[in-house]
Amino acid sequence: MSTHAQKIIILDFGSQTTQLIARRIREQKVYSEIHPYTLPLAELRAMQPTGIILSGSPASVHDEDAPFSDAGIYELGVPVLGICYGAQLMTVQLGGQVERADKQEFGKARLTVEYTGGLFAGLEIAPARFQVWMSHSDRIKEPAPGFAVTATSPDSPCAALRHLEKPFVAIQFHPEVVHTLIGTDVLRNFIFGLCGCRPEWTMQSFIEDTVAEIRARVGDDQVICALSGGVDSSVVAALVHRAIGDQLTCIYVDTGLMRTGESASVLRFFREKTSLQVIDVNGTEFFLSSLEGIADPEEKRKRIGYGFIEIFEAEARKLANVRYLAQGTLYPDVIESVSFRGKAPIKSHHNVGGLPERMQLDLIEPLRELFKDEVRELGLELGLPEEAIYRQPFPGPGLGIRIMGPVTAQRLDILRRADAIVLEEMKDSGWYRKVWQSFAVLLPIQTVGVMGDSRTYEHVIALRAVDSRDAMTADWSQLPYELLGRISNRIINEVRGVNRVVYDISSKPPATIEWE
Ligand SMILES: Nc1ncnc2c1ncn2[C@@H]1O[C@H](COP(=O)(O)OP(=O)(O)OP(=O)(O)O)[C@@H](O)[C@H]1O
Ligand SMILES: O=c1[nH]c(=O)c2[nH+]cn([C@@H]3O[C@H](COP(=O)(O)O)[C@@H](O)[C@H]3O)c2[nH]1
Ligand SMILES: NC(=O)CC[C@H](N)C(=O)O
Ligand SMILES: [Mg+2]
Repeated sequence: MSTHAQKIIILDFGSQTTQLIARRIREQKVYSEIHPYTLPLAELRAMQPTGIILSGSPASVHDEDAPFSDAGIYELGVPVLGICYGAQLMTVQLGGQVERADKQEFGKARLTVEYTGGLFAGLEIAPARFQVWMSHSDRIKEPAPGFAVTATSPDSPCAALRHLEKPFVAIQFHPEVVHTLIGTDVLRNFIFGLCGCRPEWTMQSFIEDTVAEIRARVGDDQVICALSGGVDSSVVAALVHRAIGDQLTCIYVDTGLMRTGESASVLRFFREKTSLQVIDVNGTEFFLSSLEGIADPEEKRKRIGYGFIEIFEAEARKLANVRYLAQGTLYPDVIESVSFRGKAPIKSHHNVGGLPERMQLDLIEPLRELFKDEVRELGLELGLPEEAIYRQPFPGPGLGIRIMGPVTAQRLDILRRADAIVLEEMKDSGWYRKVWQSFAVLLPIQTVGVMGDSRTYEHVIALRAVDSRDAMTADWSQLPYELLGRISNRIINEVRGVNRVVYDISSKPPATIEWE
């Protein structure tokens, strides 16, 4: 379906760093997409990949249910790079042997390169030693027929391999992580050297390709776009509008879980500053009644996700010929929501894992492969104003997943007031744009305090502020004490029902950014 002229397809076997491979490649201006290793061969062929990468995996090729991709990929006439598990898989599929290593390698290792062409072209001086990053307990014992060893490490005699006639290469180390100092060179040698890609993928070409793709797919049908006022959906709306103009209608839902003044300001912005057609739906009662008494985070997420779709489908029926729903789904939304081979998903993002199984509308999700910083770049390229681009992310389930325990109108009111203070102080102090997100969370407990010489027994607000590049990992922000003090002071004084404020100093992992 994709029309990107040249592309590297990454087959994902469940490695934690798969997404980094894609972004390292896109940083080299070559388009790259990740697909599950189960992608049928016919679909892979139809995508006309310029190169294929097999990712790492927590699995071993010797596991009873080891994830194996179709061995037909080696018949496509396309270069293939195996990374870690991918290298072991390629070895086994093509007739070599993999064994459990005596010594595992985790972390830094010295790589001795014995061949200066292929993946190691341009690295000069052979044999040369380089720092790479390893994470494995199996190793390649016997290369598959036709392969030669191109590098070794103290514990991996076959740390890199190349096929002598075909464009197949395999490496035991991870070129996608920053600790592999030659990682970028190795990936560049694969995509430019072996695959013959040209560095032509830019945000401008992404826009052109995506616009053409949407136009071809939609034809004369109508599209609705779920528009929240956030960065992702604003960019999607702008892209789809560029493709099909008036065939697009945007729908903003006030879930009743929005922040103070949010709905009014979002609607004002789109109606006054853009030529998008925006319908607004008040779903407050609908969502609050469906959440009544619900405390389980996944249950809340699912109910909100289904609620959104119910509303979109009802609105679609009121308009004629609507076949598609466009959404601002990004890669991190997808990765957390899907389960890898039976493991429970981390959490169901309302727009992915929280979708009902049977949907009447087909999805248009042009940002599904991208990360937030890439989307921001895209938004600037599309001419969206900075105030829309540099907004902090706000999750679709909104304050619903920042109130621990059941959501009630009274708790929403407390959280809204606290959140407004956080936002105001972050903006006034110039910290709003320095952090990834900053917000208040309402805890389901009460604590004892003393106000005006009287005992109080009231709610606790937790502050959360994190630094992140793509929401996949995050660290708590080192906000100045003075700012924290001011926020705490104002919340306790101004928000009735709160007598204590705490600051969350957990990173992701092991915590997540949102509390539910
Ligand atoms: N209140 C809403 N009304 C309509 N659509 C919504 C609403 N909230 C979320 N969505 C849809 O769900 C998608 C995912 O939400 P998400 O919060 O990840 O993205 P966003 O709101 O567009 O951007 P940001 O991450 O900056 O908040 C949105 O892109 C949008 O399509
Ligand atoms: O639109 C959304 N729908 C959701 O269901 C959802 N859950 C989390 N988030 C946002 O995703 C990023 C990562 O959040 P977590 O570390 O909590 O998983 C953070 O930026 C969160 O705000 C969501 N966004
Ligand atoms: N990081 C990986 O891909 C590891 C592959 C395999 N699980 C091993 O331990 O060798
Ligand atoms: Mg949002």
